[in-house]
This record gives sequence, C-alpha cells and structure tokens, in this order.
Amino acid sequence: MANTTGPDYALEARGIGKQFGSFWAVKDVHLRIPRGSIHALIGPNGAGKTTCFNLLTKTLQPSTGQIILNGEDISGLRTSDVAKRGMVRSFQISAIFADMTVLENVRVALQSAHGRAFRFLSPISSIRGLDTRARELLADVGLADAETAKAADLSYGKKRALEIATTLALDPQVMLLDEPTAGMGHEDIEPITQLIRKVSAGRTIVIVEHNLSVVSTLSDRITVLQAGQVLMEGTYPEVSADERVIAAYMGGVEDAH
Ligand SMILES: Nc1ncnc2c1ncn2[C@@H]1O[C@H](COP(=O)(O)OP(=O)(O)OP(=O)(O)O)[C@@H](O)[C@H]1O
Repeated sequence: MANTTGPDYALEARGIGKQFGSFWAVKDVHLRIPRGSIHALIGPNGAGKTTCFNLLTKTLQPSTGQIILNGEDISGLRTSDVAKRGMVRSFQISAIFADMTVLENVRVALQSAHGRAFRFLSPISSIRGLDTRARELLADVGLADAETAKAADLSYGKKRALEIATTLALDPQVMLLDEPTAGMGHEDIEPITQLIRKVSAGRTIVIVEHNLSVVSTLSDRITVLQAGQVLMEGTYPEVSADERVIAAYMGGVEDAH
C-alpha cells in the first residue's frame, strides 16, 4: 500500500543478511527504493551485490531481516509469489528458448503471465491476441524486425533486449536487472542503456551493474556495498566523490569508462 505520510517506497530491505556457514555474505543491509526510481547496487568484487539481489527477489531466503514490497512483508514468500505481486527479475539469457523464434519466446512469456503456459489447446483467437501484445513488446524493445528470427541467431545485445521483452510480458511494477550489460561490447551497451531508461517509465528498477558509466547514466540513487555491508548511499556525484568508495574500488574498478 502507498504510504501517504511520507515518501512512497516500492521496495525496502530492513536489516537483511545472508549467512553461508559462518560467513556473512550480506549483513544488516537497509535499502529504501522510492517508487518510480532507478536504484543501482554497486561495489567491488565479492561485495555482496548478487547475494543481495537474490535476497530481494527471494531466490535466496534471508538469514535475517525483512523485505517489504509495496508495504507488504514478502520475507517468507517464494519467487513465484513475489512475481505475482509485481516484482520480477530479468530472466537469464539461458532462460530464452534458443530454438524458438523471437515472437514465440515473448508469446510463451505472455502465456505464463496469464497462467496459460500449459494450455496447448488455446483457441487460435486467444493466441492472436497474445501475438498482438507480443508484437507491441517487441516494438518496445526494438526487435520488431526480428520476430521470425530464431532466438539463438540474435546478437548478444538483441538477446538481452529479448530477455527484457519477456520480463516486460509479466508487466512488472518492480523490475530487477542483474548486470544487464555484462559481456557486451560498446555497440550494444548504449542501446541497452536507452532501453532500460525507456522501460523504467512508470516502474521501479533495481539494477546490479559493474559498468559505472551505465550506472551514472541511469541511476537516481546508488547503494555501495562493501564486504556485505552498505558503505554509503547517494547520487552518482555523491558516491563517486566519496573517499571511502574510491578506497573500496582502489585497484578493483571494472569498466569505469
Ligand atoms: N552460496 C555461497 N556459499 C558461500 N559463499 C558464498 C555463496 N554465494 C556467495 N558467497 C560469497 O559471498 C560473498 C559475496 O558474493 P556475491 O556474489 O554476492 O558478491 P558480488 O558483489 O556480486 O561479487 P561480483 O561482483 O564478483 O559478482 C563472496 O565472498 C562470495 O564468495
């Protein structure tokens, strides 16, 4: 529920932690992500970004703390229950069906969003309805011309765009993107950055991203993690000027062009 007495947070983490054996990969992390914002999690290698991301999406069960989505405590829910409440993580590229066409991939995502994944005998008319929506989504991500291509034949950047289209098929209010530009060449980074900006309209986005140029372009606010804990939070100019952040990254900045 919207908080009418103060800032409206789509997603909050209250003291979340994750222990593996005796090691705390994430410890006492607090996050407050205003609705409609783009929020980045950054930090040097091993800082706990991926673990934190997995806790937020309930891929991992937190050892401590609470996760609040739209004012509701989701700490005990499974990923699929969280998705039904409007928070979806980007699928891994491996989740794209390589042998299907681009259009078929988005159709499958739409079918699963509508709970029809296994209803093979759907009337043709409902499949056409899905195709209309699938084409809209493909147009949104710049793949309108590629609908008959096999997913396996797409370039890396276009696979990521397809992945975003399949995520958008679930119409998430809160979208979590795990390193969307990882492994991309320069030619793909700019279009994907623009695409994330475009699909952020009317949504809340949490992004784990190593490329600090992408982070600076997209993020309203940034949380810097170090050794599993929050080092600081602020805007890009604030965090990039902070001596603790500079020290944490010393010798470990990747892709900081
Ligand atoms: N399943 C696990 N069991 C044990 N230790 C783990 C597990 N997952 C992560 N860790 C440890 O937790 C710490 C944080 O890892 P995590 O992958 O969250 O960091 P990260 O900031 O995403 O790193 P990178 O930038 O290298 O991807 C690391 O020391 C890692 O070795």
